Amino acid sequence: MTPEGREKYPEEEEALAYYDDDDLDAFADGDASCGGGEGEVLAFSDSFSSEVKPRILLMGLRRSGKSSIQKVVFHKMSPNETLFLESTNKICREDVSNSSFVSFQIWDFPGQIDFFDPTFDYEMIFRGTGALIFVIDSQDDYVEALSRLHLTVTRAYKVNPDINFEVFIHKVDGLSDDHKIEKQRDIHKRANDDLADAGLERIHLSFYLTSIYDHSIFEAFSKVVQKLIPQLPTLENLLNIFISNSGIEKAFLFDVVSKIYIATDSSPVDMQTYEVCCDMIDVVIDISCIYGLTGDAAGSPYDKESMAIIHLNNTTVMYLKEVTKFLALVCFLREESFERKGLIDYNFHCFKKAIEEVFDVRLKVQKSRKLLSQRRWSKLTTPNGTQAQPH
Ligand SMILES: Nc1nc2c(ncn2[C@@H]2O[C@H](COP(=O)(O)OP(=O)(O)OP(=O)(O)O)[C@@H](O)[C@H]2O)c(=O)[nH]1
Repeated sequence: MTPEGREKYPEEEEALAYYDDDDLDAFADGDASCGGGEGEVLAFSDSFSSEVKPRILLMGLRRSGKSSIQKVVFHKMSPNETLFLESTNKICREDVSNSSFVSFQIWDFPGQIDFFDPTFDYEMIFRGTGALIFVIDSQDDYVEALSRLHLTVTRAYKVNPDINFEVFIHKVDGLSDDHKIEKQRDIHKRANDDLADAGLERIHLSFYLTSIYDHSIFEAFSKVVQKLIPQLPTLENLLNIFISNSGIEKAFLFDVVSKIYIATDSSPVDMQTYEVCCDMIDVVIDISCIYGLTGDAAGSPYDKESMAIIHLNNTTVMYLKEVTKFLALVCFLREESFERKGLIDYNFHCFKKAIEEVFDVRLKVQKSRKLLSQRRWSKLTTPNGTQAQPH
């Protein structure tokens, strides 16, 4: 596994098999790709529209923090290092394939997109988009950002009404709690008023207060990604059944590499609990790197044997166990419930089996979708191998 965990999966390789070489280069080993010249970059080949992975777009004004978010969440960059990031002047695409559940492309856009530029094929881009994250710098005057948000959302909605519109009110680390709430209320009101004035109240915007200097950015990304997992209700049900049978108070299913939680039970999530879970994953991976690796190059700090139990000093126990190659279950429970560890282990075994089945079904669905889109794509290809213009 690479440090970012973007190992190429067999199904991913298959999924890429029908792209032309240039497109393949863009995705090779999950490398981020920022295309060549401006015109070239903005005029994409429409072959991307046949991609089966959902696309997440990161948009917003210059210096709002888009690239920093991507680097901190998916590249483990430390927040302070983002001070040295250069401005993005081309669209950067990255394939994130940590697991079958966390599998999407992120497109980081330069600050100023000109929707009237004929080389910017925004229809093609929005058509294959699952989520559009619009980043607003809360430490700056946000009047311009709000009008940009309105323009972007209305354009995108016209092309694809199924996009999830997610607004990150970003860089809130510099604000007091009262100030944060006040900003969120004001931005929420103005953005929705603009939509109402345009007769577009049906467009739903979700708002998140985020910062790369704490876990809020991971939590917000978790929620964005969860909405793109069609099996989410099943995963949540399985977690509910598991915790109620085992006397567990809270459980998260984590993507270990990104520390995005892809599902949790139906009880509310509080930020502190989420942060402690992230810390526990870090501790497990760090200790495993120091003491757990066999010296064999193929060894991974996270494998089938990975598990940890931490007794906190408030009679709470934390329990982490490997579910799949990239997923971990992290739970909170009382000391007295932990005395029935045998029962918890047995229930965990059943839970893990069920997750594997959901995973298999997801793979099958992805494969058949891919076959379908391959067929659709080959229909668009003329007999001499050139591509017909998609309608
Ligand atoms: N205080 C604070 N600063 C942040 C945060 N996120 C990003 N920044 C800073 O904001 C500045 C701009 O970040 P970038 O990630 O380059 O912004 P961008 O939106 O990608 O900028 P363009 O590429 O020009 O569109 C950098 O100096 C970051 O360190 C945050 O959560 N809090």
